[in-house]
Amino acid sequence: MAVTGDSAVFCRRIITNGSDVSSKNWVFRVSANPLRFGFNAEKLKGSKVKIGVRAAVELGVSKSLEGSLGLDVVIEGELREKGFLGLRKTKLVCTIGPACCSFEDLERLALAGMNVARFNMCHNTREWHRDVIRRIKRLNEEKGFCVSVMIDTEGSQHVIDHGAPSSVKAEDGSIWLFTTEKFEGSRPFTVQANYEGFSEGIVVGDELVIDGGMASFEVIEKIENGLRCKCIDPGLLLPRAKLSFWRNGKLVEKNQDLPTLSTKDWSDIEFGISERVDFIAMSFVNDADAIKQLKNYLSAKTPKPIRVLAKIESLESLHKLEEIVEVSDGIMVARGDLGVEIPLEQIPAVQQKITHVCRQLNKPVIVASQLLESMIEYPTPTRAEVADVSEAVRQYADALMLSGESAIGSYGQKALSVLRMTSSRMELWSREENQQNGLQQRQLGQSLPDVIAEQICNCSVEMANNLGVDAIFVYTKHGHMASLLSRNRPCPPVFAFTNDDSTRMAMNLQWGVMPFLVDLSDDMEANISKTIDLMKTKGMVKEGDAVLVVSDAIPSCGNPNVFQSIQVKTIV
Ligand SMILES: Nc1ncnc2c1ncn2[C@@H]1O[C@H](COP(=O)(O)OP(=O)(O)O)[C@@H](O)[C@H]1O
Ligand SMILES: C=C(OP(=O)(O)O)C(=O)O
Ligand SMILES: [K+]
Ligand SMILES: [Mg+2]
Repeated sequence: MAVTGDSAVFCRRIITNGSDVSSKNWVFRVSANPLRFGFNAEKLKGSKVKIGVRAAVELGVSKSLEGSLGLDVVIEGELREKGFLGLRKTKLVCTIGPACCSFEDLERLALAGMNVARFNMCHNTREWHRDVIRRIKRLNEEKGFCVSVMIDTEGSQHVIDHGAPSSVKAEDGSIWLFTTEKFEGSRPFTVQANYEGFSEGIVVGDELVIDGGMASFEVIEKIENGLRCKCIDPGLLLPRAKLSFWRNGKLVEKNQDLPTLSTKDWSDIEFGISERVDFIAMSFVNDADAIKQLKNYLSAKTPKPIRVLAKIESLESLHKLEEIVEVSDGIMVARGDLGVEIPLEQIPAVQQKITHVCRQLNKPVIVASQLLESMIEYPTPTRAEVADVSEAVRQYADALMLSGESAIGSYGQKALSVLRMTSSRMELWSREENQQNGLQQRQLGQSLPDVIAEQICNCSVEMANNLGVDAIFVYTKHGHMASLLSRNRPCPPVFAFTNDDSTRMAMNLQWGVMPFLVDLSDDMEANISKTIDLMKTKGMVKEGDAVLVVSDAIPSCGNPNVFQSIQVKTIV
């Protein structure tokens, strides 16, 4: 039974994994055309059936819907081993690079708790990214992990390069030429800027700062194609360094003329769509329009929702923080480039502000860059790094990210363990200190149903904390109810049941939410008893466990009533 597509996937497993498919007509959705097949399971048992890529993904969902909970194997294992309160709430993102890209490396990261794999499109070839993304998908499919895939756009950046393969030292008082002239190789005391007009608007006396403080220069003369500068703060110039200009202690903003999405970014986005990634993180977002543009494009282009994250890494984006957060599906505090545009000592306060705004506006937030930088080279972190990670967890960031530590470092897996242990420890401490309820929630909803959903979630968390239940169960189509619960940072974990695979993958970035992929019907009571039975059979809940169940379902049978409820159930 060959369907379209060139990738071979075998559906033998769905037939032999114990599910009864004999009486079903399976619908394989290929692009917009549903193809309906009826087949006899007995006849097919053990035979290899070739189907297309898209059909395979749909089939992956169908497979999970039959008698399975579609919960990540690592979370399942932790639940059995450590119980409900032992589940880590803070999510972990790893940048994938040459040091961790084999199937075995990726499996080790998944086992060590990676929730999201990030692909930085600045580096390496598209073929490399394609192969490694497919490895992650295969890992999920074959080994029962649930690792989401994020691509991170290159964006348009102002960079300079001295042309030498490694770093070059700039001595105090030395005179350097920064030029847009193109030449091969390197010339002494000469640095190439990658864009015309880099010196436009710059005046003699301005300060040119490399990589947020690696070295600084004073502009002493404007010349054709560039600037002559004197080093006033000696240091290192790395290949492809970033630069910023300062006047009277203030940044001279020069990013506005660059497009947020370059031609290369658009083709990377096409690539992301075709590889069915879960998240696209957009670099150097300056306002809400860029995010809206991409979201509109994606919703017209692909039926599978892809979540769009805005990276906050420019001064401009800080001025427009709220409008950006409102239209995005999540935020990354990209401290690397942010540190080029604002003084480093301001970063901790800015991080705190961004995480706060994201929580208020109910958007997941990732704290990124240099969390465990020293572990690129050393097998143990500095105490200061552990303190930085702990602070992000204390602020209730949804997720923490590794960059070079996993992409090129020798101790990526160990770095991930440090994130895992540190976040678990800090979460426990926060719980013991009873700091959970610190935040006064701003009302988000405009319509009555939205306000009701929000109130139900706020009250549910308060009840769950007060009653000391073991877990909160929520049934959610797009993940909205789950996010409203997560926003309240409850003590018990939120088990979020959805029948939408893209929702499940998106919930991987949400604090304290454990995503499940299950078959859901319009009968909410049946959904609840079915999932509880299934979890009991699998030993994930047991007699005496107490769960608080939140449901919000709009019956599709023409009944306009919204059925919402909070129930507390003791497993019998
Ligand atoms: N896909 C990749 N292929 C090769 N090297 C990579 C890849 N992704 C990341 N790296 C390396 O890891 C380093 C840290 O990653 P990241 O912080 O994402 O990038 P950047 O340093 O460009 O901001 C990069 O500087 C680069 O050397
Ligand atoms: C995460 C960041 O972006 P990138 O690694 O793509 O520069 C950052 O600047 O901190
Ligand atoms: K990037
Ligand atoms: Mg950046």
